[in-house]
Amino acid sequence: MTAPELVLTPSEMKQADRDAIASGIPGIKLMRRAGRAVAECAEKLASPGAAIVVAAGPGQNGGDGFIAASLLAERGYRVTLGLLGPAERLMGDAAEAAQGWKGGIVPIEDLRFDDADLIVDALFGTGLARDLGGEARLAVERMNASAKPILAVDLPSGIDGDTGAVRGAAVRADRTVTFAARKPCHLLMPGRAHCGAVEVADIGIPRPILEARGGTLFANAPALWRHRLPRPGLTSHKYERGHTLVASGGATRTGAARLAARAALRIGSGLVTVASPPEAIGVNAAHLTAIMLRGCDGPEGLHTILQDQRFNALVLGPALGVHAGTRAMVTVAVHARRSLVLDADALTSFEGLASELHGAFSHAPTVLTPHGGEFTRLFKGRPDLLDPESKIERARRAAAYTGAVVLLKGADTVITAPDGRAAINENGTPYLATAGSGDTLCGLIAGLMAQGVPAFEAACAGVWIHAEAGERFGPGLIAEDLAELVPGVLRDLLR
Ligand SMILES: NC(=O)C1=CN([C@@H]2O[C@H](COP(=O)(O)OP(=O)(O)OC[C@H]3O[C@@H](n4cnc5c(N)ncnc54)[C@H](O)[C@@H]3O)[C@@H](O)[C@H]2O)[C@@H](O)CC1
Ligand SMILES: Nc1ncnc2c1ncn2[C@@H]1O[C@H](COP(=O)(O)OP(=O)(O)O)[C@@H](O)[C@H]1O
Ligand SMILES: [K+]
Repeated sequence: MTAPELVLTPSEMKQADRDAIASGIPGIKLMRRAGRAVAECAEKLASPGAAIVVAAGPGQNGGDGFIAASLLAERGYRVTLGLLGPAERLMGDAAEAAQGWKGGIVPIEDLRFDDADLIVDALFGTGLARDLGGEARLAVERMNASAKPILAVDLPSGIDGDTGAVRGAAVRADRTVTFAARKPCHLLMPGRAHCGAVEVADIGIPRPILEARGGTLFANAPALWRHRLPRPGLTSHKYERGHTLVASGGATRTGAARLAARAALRIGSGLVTVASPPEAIGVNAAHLTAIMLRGCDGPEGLHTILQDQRFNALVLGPALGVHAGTRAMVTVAVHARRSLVLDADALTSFEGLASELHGAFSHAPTVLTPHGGEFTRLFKGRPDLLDPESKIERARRAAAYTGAVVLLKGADTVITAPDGRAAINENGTPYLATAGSGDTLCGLIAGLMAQGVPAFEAACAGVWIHAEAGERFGPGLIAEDLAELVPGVLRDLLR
């Protein structure tokens, strides 16, 4: 089994770096390996003898740049190196790396990028401490304006390693070589878009050290949850595969529930029932075949249906309406202690009532699936949950606060569990931004939970499978297509 990909924050990486040094690997050795990895990548991007311009910063990122510059010059490239700040201010390993550089050092403001065949951006890495200004910012803007290929060392300078935010200005790289593990900025937007293709170079920090310092943040990929995917046994019957219940909106708002229901069925829930308000039974009946239908008159109706213990997973929210009735249905579901996915109107109905959700979901597996707007409405008046700059931190705090898995949607969907685990998704496509796509996602997650997949893994798998289906379809995708693409994605995963 492949191990899940660890993602380390800049401070975790610094600690891992220190642990590695304490375990007997000298810092300069780590830097040499990092610089060599950069040089090897540069060689793939520039033809022999090409002009390579290295922009080095005042810290260790600059040190990596010096090592790469020296190796590339030895290998016959025409290397020019510009430094931000005086060479005398370089410290520690970076100072040692600079001593190995036999070429001249140009002040950064005199460095010309327009003549380069390749630019190596070694200005700032994980040590960026404030917004770019002055010469640093000008250098970044000139690099971008040159339209030459850029190879970023560790991360594109100006990108915040923790949050992926642009701090004043940031390099737009074609390729990024990072070390030991990816950092959040390689997966979170807009950082991810600034990185180009990212390569992770092994610089000899052993995985146990990375696990000890990181170990809670992952890239969302099958390695994280494939082992949890349900495979029906030879003698399985449908009730062993779970029964998902999806609440429908009124007569003119029924499509969302059917999208979720179909997705739950496609991902393997043995049975799926739409719980419909009486006035919408006719519309729902006209559109459902394998999916069953039950009349459900508000919270009392839901309470009655849930007396049947076989309904083991629920979707509440899509097109249910923003009102107290929806809140009451959530309360009924929570008391029934079934696996639960809450989306859309089930979240918005709690606008300004975040305190009602404090610890509310700690008794049964629950997944909340807000997009950014829903998240802001849901936690209005809770700056502790809304203010952190990092999307991961916001989602983590919301999970700890509510006791639910929180799935904060977007191009860089983040999934967090109350125990602190977090995953960042990256296999989506902008074609997923289409009406009803989120409803389908709810159904996938509930369908997995109905089959016994734990909430965090169900959310992570649901997001990945949803995105993969969207990616496979591409242009013209509508929400109805997504569930139909799930079997192909599942077949590949279960192979
Ligand atoms: N952690 C590790 O395992 C390894 C790290 N290495 C490199 O070390 C880097 C981190 O090194 P550092 O911690 O020295 O940090 P950086 O080199 O990223 O930057 C820190 C330096 O930039 C200055 N600075 C920060 N923000 C600035 C701003 N907005 N404007 C002007 N100056 C600013 C700081 O005063 C400091 O001198 C990594 O990104 C990586 O490239 C590698 O050498 C290999 C090993
Ligand atoms: N640019 C994008 N790249 C990747 N995925 C995206 C992008 N925009 C939206 N998505 C995904 O599409 C889905 C949209 O969900 P949502 O906003 O709830 O839509 P709806 O309410 O119409 O169903 C989410 O899973 C979200 O992560
Ligand atoms: K950099």
